[in-house]
Amino acid sequence: MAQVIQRLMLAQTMIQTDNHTLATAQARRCLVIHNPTAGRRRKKRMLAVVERLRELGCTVTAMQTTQRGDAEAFARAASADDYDVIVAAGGDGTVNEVVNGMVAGTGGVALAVIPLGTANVLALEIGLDPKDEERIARAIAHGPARTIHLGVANGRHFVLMAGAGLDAHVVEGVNIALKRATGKLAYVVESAKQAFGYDFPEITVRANGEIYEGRMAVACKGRYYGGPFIAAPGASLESPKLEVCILPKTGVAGVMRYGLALPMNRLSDLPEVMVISAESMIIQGPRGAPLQGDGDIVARLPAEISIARETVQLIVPE
Ligand SMILES: Nc1ncnc2c1ncn2[C@@H]1O[C@H](COP(=O)(O)OP(=O)(O)OP(=O)(O)O)[C@@H](O)[C@H]1O
Repeated sequence: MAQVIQRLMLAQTMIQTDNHTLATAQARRCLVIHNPTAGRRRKKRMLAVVERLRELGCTVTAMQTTQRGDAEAFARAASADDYDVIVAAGGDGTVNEVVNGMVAGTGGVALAVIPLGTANVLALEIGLDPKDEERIARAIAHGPARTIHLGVANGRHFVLMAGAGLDAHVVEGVNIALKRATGKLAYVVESAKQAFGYDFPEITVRANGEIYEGRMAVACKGRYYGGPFIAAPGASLESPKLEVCILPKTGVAGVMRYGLALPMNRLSDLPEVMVISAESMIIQGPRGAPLQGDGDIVARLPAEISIARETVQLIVPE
């Protein structure tokens, strides 16, 4: 860890003093792990960023996934002897895989992102516009590193959030073809479908010696949820705490209420919504019900969720 910070700081100093020296001598060695199925197949954007990284003096090795699990395996095998930065080129699910590979690997490598997904919540958290190729490349090449804390749910790490209840069922049920064709609209369609068929079983959160009851619970590491929508205003990637949103309402009325409050950034202001801060918790509900982490199903209930021992160095824009 100290080694990676030192190396990144050195690169940082070099750029402030002498751009040319950084481009030739202190350029970051990047492993780009690309999920070609993420988002609406934005390969052009990925290639443009890679080209710019090379112009900025970085060495770039690109690997493409062919199936779920590849990104994790590639990241696990990446050593600090060969790379300074692993760049997750995909959506938040790809970032999640890369991070799980990094924490299982030898360490000493930082994380960066080329956001190509549907929601790109991590990019939003660090103020990176997915369309701004120049800024993405500059961040990867020269950006500072921040230490971020991860969550872990039943042994699986997550960067942004882990949720149980309707949202996990929506993630599990969303039509992938529709998601590729329409992006976020597919989640709206699936939420509407689920609102009529889902029976909203009770979800309990045991944390800080208390038991909280609701119908949906989301343990947030980041502030944003599903897009540029703030669900947990007090959450921070850099904080070793989880902010847990517990939503009690059921049925179509509840889904509409929360579905309207979220884009207005008013979710946590609703009187019945509880937001608690915790380092660890147990989320219970129907045994085997899905738990989504960073937008993919990562575990089943009951879920033990806590702040992970491991941290990650995340490259952010200057
Ligand atoms: N080559 C591949 N073929 C099929 N699935 C893949 C491949 N590579 C990665 N995956 C899986 O694709 C899933 C979705 O990826 P990702 O989340 O990055 O994109 P997205 O769903 O379009 O974006 P977002 O999370 O922003 O909605 C992840 O679960 C990942 O494990």
